[in-house]
Amino acid sequence: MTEQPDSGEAVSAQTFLDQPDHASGATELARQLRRIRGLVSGADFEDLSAEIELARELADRIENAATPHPPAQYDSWGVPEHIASNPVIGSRNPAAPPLDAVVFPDGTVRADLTLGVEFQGPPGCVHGGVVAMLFDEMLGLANAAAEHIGMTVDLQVTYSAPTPLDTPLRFEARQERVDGRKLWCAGTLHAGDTLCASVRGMFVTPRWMLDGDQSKPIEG
Ligand SMILES: CCCCCCCCCC(=O)SCCNC(=O)CCNC(=O)[C@H](O)C(C)(C)COP(=O)(O)OP(=O)(O)OC[C@H]1O[C@@H](n2cnc3c(N)ncnc32)[C@H](O)[C@@H]1OP(=O)(O)O
Repeated sequence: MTEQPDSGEAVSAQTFLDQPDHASGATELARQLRRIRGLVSGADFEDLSAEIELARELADRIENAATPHPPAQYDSWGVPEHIASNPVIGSRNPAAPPLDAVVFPDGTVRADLTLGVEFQGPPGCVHGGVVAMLFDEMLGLANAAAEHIGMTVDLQVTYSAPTPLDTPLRFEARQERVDGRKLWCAGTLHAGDTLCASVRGMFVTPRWMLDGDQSKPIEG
């Protein structure tokens, strides 16, 4: 449970997606790979030849142990194996920050996170494309919270101030309007009191989803 400090009153929030650690250890493996990701992209080293050998052996071992799950086999939104691979929220995707969202009773979805050097665009700042990607996911989660999901057809990001690395960030999003299959959402990104970026997005529930697929589980 999380408190919503900006509201002036304590409002409890629920964790949006429950992603328990995978029994295989894949979630913990992703955590360790994220540590490596940040270190390799943001540090200098004298000689990594021994570590390269170790990494190559690790990659070979994982490849041998893996039963691949080709993209064509994913056909449901929001089921655990679908969420796990997501590049923004996927607990088993080492490329994901990962963004961990909560939802408030009014439908606002919020995520607090800090992005490291592996997300750098301008020196010391978060890459604008990363901001857009996180916004897209936040708006998608706001749609899921409103139990009316769709695919992005338009995403307009306004960058108002540089988004700093290694600084607590707050993303907020909510669904604002629905007209049939068309959904509109908005969101903001703050670093402390500074508005770094805002977003407006339009989503469309695909025709094929109305044929029953939307009933497939979206956790939250
Ligand atoms: C818990 C897990 C949460 C996961 C969250 C995931 C968030 C991530 C979201 C994404 O990244 S989605 C990936 C990026 N988006 C896409 O790949 C979408 C590509 N577009 C499509 O596949 C189709 O356009 C789409 C399936 C969305 C809609 O096709 P349809 O054939 O079902 O709808 P149609 O083309 O008839 O359009 C429906 C209405 O939307 C309108 N529309 C469509 N695209 C528009 C657009 N770009 N701008 C404005 N209006 C648009 C269209 O004019 C029409 O309006 P009317 O009903 O009034 O005639």
